[in-house]
Amino acid sequence: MSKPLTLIELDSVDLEIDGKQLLRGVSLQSDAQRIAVMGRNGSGKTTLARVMAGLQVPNGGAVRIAGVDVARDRRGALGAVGILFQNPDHQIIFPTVGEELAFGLKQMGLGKAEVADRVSQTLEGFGKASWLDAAIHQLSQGQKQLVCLMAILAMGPKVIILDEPFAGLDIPTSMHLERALSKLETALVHITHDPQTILSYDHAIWIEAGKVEMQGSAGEVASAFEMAMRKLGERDDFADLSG
Ligand SMILES: Nc1ncnc2c1ncn2[C@@H]1O[C@H](COP(=O)(O)OP(=O)(O)OP(=O)(O)O)[C@@H](O)[C@H]1O
Repeated sequence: MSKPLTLIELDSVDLEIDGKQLLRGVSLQSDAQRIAVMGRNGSGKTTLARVMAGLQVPNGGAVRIAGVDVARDRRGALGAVGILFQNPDHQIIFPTVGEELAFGLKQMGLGKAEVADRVSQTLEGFGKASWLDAAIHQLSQGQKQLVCLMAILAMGPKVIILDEPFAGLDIPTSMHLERALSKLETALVHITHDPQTILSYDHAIWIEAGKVEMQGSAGEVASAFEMAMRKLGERDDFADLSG
């Protein structure tokens, strides 16, 4: 019998850009449904997220999401992993909601009819069928973030990476988005500075200067991270800023 696929597999991932070592030997093997990635500013969280999504090819090591080598198999990666960034304006490229949702599906090589079906099913799933021809520039930031999430979900990924998507949203909008995400059966990898938001997660990883400082249960990692950050914060010194 063949071995079941591990959902997220990072094996000694190294990344160097312009002589700067951004990731060093990062490994993670997990089937967890909710994974947190914590770390201070400039520690390499977004870089790691981009590598996991296949947007950045590592110099060493391997990344497989649901068995797909995301750096080499770009079409396969679209159906395996999606990434939601902090600013939806950096993600959206089309003028209407329908076109934005259709784009990734076309990239996956789906035919016209299937693209149209998946777009309408996704919109209906969120009670937003009326948004099909809506102009994206007229939507609020929270609504744009929902468009980005729907565009990812339409592709049916096994893993969604959240790179601080709540940072620009007000409290009610964050709560709406959080509710939408909490209902998903898709595995989530959530990058956050806030240890309190991830206490119920299955696994956490703490990145420091591009390396794994600690990983394990969310409660243990969150409290060690918070304690270390408070210690650093109590120092009246900007000289030690990472990055
Ligand atoms: N394309 C790039 N070329 C060179 N350096 C980069 C590149 N992308 C990121 N860096 C550097 O890599 C380091 C890690 O950046 P990254 O954005 O991954 O950190 P982060 O943990 O997500 O930070 P923050 O919490 O502030 O968003 C920083 O020093 C950054 O300047």
